[in-house]
Amino acid sequence: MAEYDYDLFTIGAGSGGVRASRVAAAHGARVAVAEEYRVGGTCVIRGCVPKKMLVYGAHFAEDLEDAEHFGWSIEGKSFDWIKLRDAVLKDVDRLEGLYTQTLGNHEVTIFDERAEIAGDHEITLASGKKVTAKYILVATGAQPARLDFPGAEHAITSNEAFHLDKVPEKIIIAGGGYIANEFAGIFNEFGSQVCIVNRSDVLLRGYDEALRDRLLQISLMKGIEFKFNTRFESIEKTDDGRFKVKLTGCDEEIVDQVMFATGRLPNTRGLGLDTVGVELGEKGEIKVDEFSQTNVDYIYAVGDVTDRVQLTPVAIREGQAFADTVFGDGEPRAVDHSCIPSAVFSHPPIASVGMTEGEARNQLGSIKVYQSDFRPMKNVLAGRNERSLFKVICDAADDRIVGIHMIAPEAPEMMQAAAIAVKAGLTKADFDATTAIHPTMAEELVLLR
Ligand SMILES: Cc1cc2nc3c(=O)[nH]c(=O)nc-3n(C[C@H](O)[C@H](O)[C@H](O)COP(=O)(O)OP(=O)(O)OC[C@H]3O[C@@H](n4cnc5c(N)ncnc54)[C@H](O)[C@@H]3O)c2cc1C
Ligand SMILES: NC(=O)c1ccc[n+]([C@@H]2O[C@H](COP(=O)([O-])OP(=O)(O)OC[C@H]3O[C@@H](n4cnc5c(N)ncnc54)[C@H](O)[C@@H]3O)[C@@H](O)[C@H]2O)c1
Repeated sequence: MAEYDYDLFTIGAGSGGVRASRVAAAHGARVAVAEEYRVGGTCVIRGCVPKKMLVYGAHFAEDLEDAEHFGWSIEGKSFDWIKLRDAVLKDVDRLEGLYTQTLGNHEVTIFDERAEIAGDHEITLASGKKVTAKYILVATGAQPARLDFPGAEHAITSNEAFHLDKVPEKIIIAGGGYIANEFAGIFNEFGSQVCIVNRSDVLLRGYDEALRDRLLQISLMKGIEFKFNTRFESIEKTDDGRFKVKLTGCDEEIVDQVMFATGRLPNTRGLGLDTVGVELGEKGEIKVDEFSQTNVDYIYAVGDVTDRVQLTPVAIREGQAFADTVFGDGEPRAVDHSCIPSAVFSHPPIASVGMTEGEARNQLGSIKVYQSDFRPMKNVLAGRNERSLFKVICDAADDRIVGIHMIAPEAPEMMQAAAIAVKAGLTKADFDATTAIHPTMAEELVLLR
């Protein structure tokens, strides 16, 4: 008889948990995973994937306008939100099925219910069933942070945004980060009057200032409104089902929706972590070492619940490294969290890797900044006054490229390839030695002088 029911019990079947579970099983471990909502987790069910589909759907608003400048007449164009919403939700169902199938193919046992740690090596499921495991992986992700003020319960979060019955005529989005800027773009393209309300005057903290400023200018041009340095006082429901919003120092607004996009908090509450003494940080995140191991030697944690970098590819890498370390060839594997490329799927999108100009100046002292500020060819013919901006930051000491930042149509697609060069430590001379592909936007990267 085995000492434990399972070699590994994973709590949470999201990006990190699914990867860890199936890789551990492929290494020969007996694995079970519990999921309280839907297999696939945030990214697949109510994050990256359905969000990107809405971004595609939204962008047609501009494409259809631009098409007329390229000779196309499109009579009677109209947009059907319910049709798009349901198509997206249907594809999410399909993906959930694929993730479930992958786990099944690897003989991972799935419990479709909440799990909590009950004691040493012991897990209790919502049904009351108790199981034991040699190792426990906490991969419970994070949830939207909600602000606290009178009437805050009327606000939705990104979780609900995918299920709306209609596009709001007027929406206030709280926050100035990823989700606020992405959903402002989506709703604006669908015809909503969008207002971003931020407690400071900084959007997308951590991104290069010139790009953030460019996105703000373009967003304003597209009709997105911004209210900076203000806070919510209250939200009241009106008789006609709309919302009266009071903000400090601003006139009252009547809107159809208020959406919080004010960060995501690690899902550690009520997990029983205190019963076994797992150490948490200030935001409730699980503290782990470079191998994702907690202070309790048989408990590991990966992904958003550790609040290292809240991105899907990072959660996946952490899950993979954990499974290889604990169930693989005995070689410990740590995830390199440096130089992670990222993108904001705003309209237009931003993509970035490495140091911003400010960070490079502070850390390296002497740097060279190359910049290309151009109007993409397609925008010129379309009469769209939207300029793109590329920045390449070099260490003046050795010519190494330490950062690339872009705001441009398809910037995330271009960045994935450019990030390889930055990660590999290539120099400006290496870029210069590469022949351009003409005519493209990406050629700007090798033509900077
Ligand atoms: C709107 C939105 C857009 C995003 N867009 C992007 C993007 O474009 N690119 C990108 O890289 N990242 C994006 N992200 C972030 C990305 O979704 C997360 O970083 C990623 O999903 C984290 O994976 P995870 O495995 O840590 O957690 P999750 O994927 O959140 O999985 C955790 C799972 O655990 C389950 N769970 C929690 N507690 C329990 C319990 N006690 N018992 C059983 N199950 C439990 C949850 O139901 C959930 O399914 C986005 C996030 C949001 C919200
Ligand atoms: N394209 C992508 O990769 C992508 C897209 C969406 C989300 N994500 C991930 O999900 C995470 C969560 O997204 P997000 O946009 O909610 O977070 P965020 O950290 O990007 O932005 C949060 C915003 O809310 C504001 N805020 C925080 N606390 C507040 C408070 N108490 N009162 C008022 N404002 C407050 C912040 O100033 C900030 O502007 C991101 O950090 C990111 O890691 C990634």
